[in-house]
Amino acid sequence: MKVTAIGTGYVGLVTGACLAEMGNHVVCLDVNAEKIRILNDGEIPIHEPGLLEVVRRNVAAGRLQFTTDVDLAVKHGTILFIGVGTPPDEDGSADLQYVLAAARSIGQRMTDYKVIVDKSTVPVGTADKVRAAVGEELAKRGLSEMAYAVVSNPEFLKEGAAVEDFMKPDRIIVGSEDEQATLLMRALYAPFTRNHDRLVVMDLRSAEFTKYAANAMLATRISFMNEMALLAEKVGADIELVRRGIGSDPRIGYSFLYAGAGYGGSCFPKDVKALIQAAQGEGIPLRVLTAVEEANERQKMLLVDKVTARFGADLSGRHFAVWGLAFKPNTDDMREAPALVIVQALLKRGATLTAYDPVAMPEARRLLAKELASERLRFSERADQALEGADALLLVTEWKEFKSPDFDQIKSSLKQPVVFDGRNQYEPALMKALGIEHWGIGRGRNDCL
Ligand SMILES: NC(=O)C1=CN([C@@H]2O[C@H](COP(=O)(O)OP(=O)(O)OC[C@H]3O[C@@H](n4cnc5c(N)ncnc54)[C@H](O)[C@@H]3O)[C@@H](O)[C@H]2O)C=CC1
Ligand SMILES: O=C(O)[C@H]1O[C@H](OP(=O)(O)OP(=O)(O)OC[C@H]2O[C@@H](n3ccc(=O)[nH]c3=O)[C@H](O)[C@@H]2O)[C@H](O)[C@@H](O)[C@@H]1O
Repeated sequence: MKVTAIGTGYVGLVTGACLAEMGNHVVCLDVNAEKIRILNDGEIPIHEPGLLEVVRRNVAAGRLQFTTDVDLAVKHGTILFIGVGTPPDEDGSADLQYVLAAARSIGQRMTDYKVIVDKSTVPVGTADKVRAAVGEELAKRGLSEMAYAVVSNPEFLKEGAAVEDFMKPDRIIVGSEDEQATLLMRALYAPFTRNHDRLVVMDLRSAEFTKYAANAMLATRISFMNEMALLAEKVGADIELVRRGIGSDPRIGYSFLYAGAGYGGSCFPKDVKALIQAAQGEGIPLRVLTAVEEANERQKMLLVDKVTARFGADLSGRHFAVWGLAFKPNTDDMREAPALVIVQALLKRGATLTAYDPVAMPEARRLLAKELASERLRFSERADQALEGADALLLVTEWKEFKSPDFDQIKSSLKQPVVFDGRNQYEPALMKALGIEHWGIGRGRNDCL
């Protein structure tokens, strides 16, 4: 099939590349000429495991191309995916300007039947707005009778596992009220659902809602566990054991129950806010979700609170090593990363820092330029070098290379062996046996503030 992906971010690029992998002919369009230049140079603008290989293979096979040429892109696809950003507006609601601009650019150019697919995360009712925007542009061209369908097909991939998630989806949601479009979407996704029947077709509004409800539920699990971890510290329970204890109940399950330094990323914070805001507009205050957000804001400061509980409120003269900056492992994405809050809060309290992240440092350099210029924050090219002369180590992102570090080296490099383990990577009993003072999240009374 002929497919166009509008937007070459995490979602658009992965969608385009993975659809090409199944034999479709795909054109990826972006307004950002620099991204298209990088892609046409045979590289990818983001860090995403396995993506570069898929992109190169399909470009070489002539099934995948990248362009800034809107005419070419709109003409090419029968199915056009809109995968542009939907960042939060000032009040937290989703800003639809990029989605609607993409819709208009389609309406300004299309000359035959198109299936226009909202893949971006968009509030309920957006499909109607997209349909209206396309219709208005067609009307301006005297083409009001031209047929087209608008479909909602929210994306559930996780950064760091995007290719795998796209290729082996748990489910595919298709919101469609147009028979021909539904047929085309089923055919497009057939290679991805061959071994199961998890393509769920529903009305447009339910599909749009499903995406927000899914992210809201996942964020709720995390904040719930983070609050349980706070309590576990007070009552002397270990949240890791509790996690295993409750996860074995199939009604609860093991996923997304890890207490930590708070959730970040481009989606949970933004989508939770947008859902609260949308509900507010309908006169339905979402009390649970409001608390989820508050709990997360508090959680991002927890490691800092533990550091000040240990070293005092004034951290002048103290130096710390920070391992991990990305909002989660296997990505260079720093959007809403808890590390940003932690780094800034420690610097504000007078500390100096040396930070290390396996892939996110270029992005962190951009976002923390002011802090770097102050020379109180430095980056280290290696994890072990970051430890030299620090008063303690803070683990913020659980990259694999931090899972089994050389604890002897940690002990000898730090001024005193103190580890603030923001992702519960190390067993308290082992740390004790090694003579390392370990501050985890909810691992019993030792973690109390
Ligand atoms: N990042 C993720 O893991 C996931 C994101 N989503 C949703 O997907 C959407 C996109 O997210 P990301 O890929 O992370 O965004 P992103 O910010 O990485 O990429 C968006 C791209 O769209 C381009 N763009 C903007 N307007 C355009 C236009 N009119 N024509 C062509 N290109 C245009 C931008 O230049 C940018 O390259 C958002 O709504 C997000 O909530 C959904 C699931 C997962
Ligand atoms: O809508 C989106 O953009 C995506 O948002 C999340 O994916 P992502 O943000 O890439 O990453 P997650 O793995 O969900 O992690 C989000 C945050 O939650 C934190 N987290 C996750 C799991 C957990 O048990 N505990 C926890 O603190 C992570 O450290 C990270 O900061 C969802 O998992 C995807 O299904 C969804 O498509």
